[in-house]
Amino acid sequence: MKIVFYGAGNMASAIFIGMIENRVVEPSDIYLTSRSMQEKIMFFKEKLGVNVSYDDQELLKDADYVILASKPQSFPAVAERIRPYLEPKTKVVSVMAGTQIKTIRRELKTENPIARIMPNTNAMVRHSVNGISYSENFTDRDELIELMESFGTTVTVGEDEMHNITAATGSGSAFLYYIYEMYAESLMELGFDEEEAMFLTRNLVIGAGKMVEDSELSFSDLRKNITSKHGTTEAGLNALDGEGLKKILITTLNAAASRSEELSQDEEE
Ligand SMILES: NC(=O)C1=CN([C@@H]2O[C@H](COP(=O)(O)OP(=O)(O)OC[C@H]3O[C@@H](n4cnc5c(N)ncnc54)[C@H](OP(=O)(O)O)[C@@H]3O)[C@@H](O)[C@H]2O)C=CC1
Ligand SMILES: O=C(O)[C@@H]1CCC=N1
Repeated sequence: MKIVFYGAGNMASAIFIGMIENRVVEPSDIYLTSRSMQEKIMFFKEKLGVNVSYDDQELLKDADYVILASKPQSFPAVAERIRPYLEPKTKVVSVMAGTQIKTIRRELKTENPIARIMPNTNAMVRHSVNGISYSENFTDRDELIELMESFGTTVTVGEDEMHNITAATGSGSAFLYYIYEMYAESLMELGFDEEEAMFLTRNLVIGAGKMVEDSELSFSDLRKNITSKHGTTEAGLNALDGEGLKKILITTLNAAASRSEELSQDEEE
């Protein structure tokens, strides 16, 4: 198997590290290139034993998959590198938020099968939720799903649903991290020093995550188990509701999904 990543940043590295650690590919199956950060990808070569090259012809020769893992704004430059050497057998897989299959097809001037995936950086710990949608001619889907399930779970969606998946799970863990960050800062307002606030929040989050993983209970039941009638939790939850937490989250998710739609506006439409 030959899998070539154009882009070796946060998302790409979470994917290839996830794949390698879960032994669905050998390090020698992975080929990396970037724009200019040679030091960074040489680190992966030394640490993981993957291949690194800036020679597009060599990279794309006999490739099974090419993974488009740059920012959407860098895609025209990436497409220029790939276009001359893309072979008919190579399946194209994009992780770019917003960029449509038809845009990828046009920029690469190719009829090759194309899939879009929307993973998240939890791929590194095998817990990515991967949205996936395919071009009609992407018929050999099982192999790609197997590769992706090495670093998470996969949900097949229509391409128009990608905006919501991008908001919900692509960006989703950043929203949760931000809440943890604000929680720690609020503990400091309460009087804990920074070290204590980080320690308490970190362990709270790890413990809550393990409860979610191990318990059969719903979020709501887990919460109710902590909430005594007229107790401290109830007082806190009432305050949280009063501030409109759900409304804040809906606004957050809508903003992310709308940005994905904006990114998908094809210049040629
Ligand atoms: N981060 C996340 O949680 C998620 C990101 N995504 C998507 O993944 C994509 C990448 O995001 P992220 O990893 O965070 O971004 P990063 O900035 O961390 O990585 C971008 C990578 O693209 C490379 N690149 C840029 N231009 C070129 C080029 N012309 N040829 C080859 N490589 C190039 C960069 O190289 P260099 O370092 O040399 O500039 C870098 O390795 C985005 O499209 C994003 O929408 C999707 C889901 C989640
Ligand atoms: O912020 C972004 O645009 C990308 C897509 C989902 C997560 N990160």
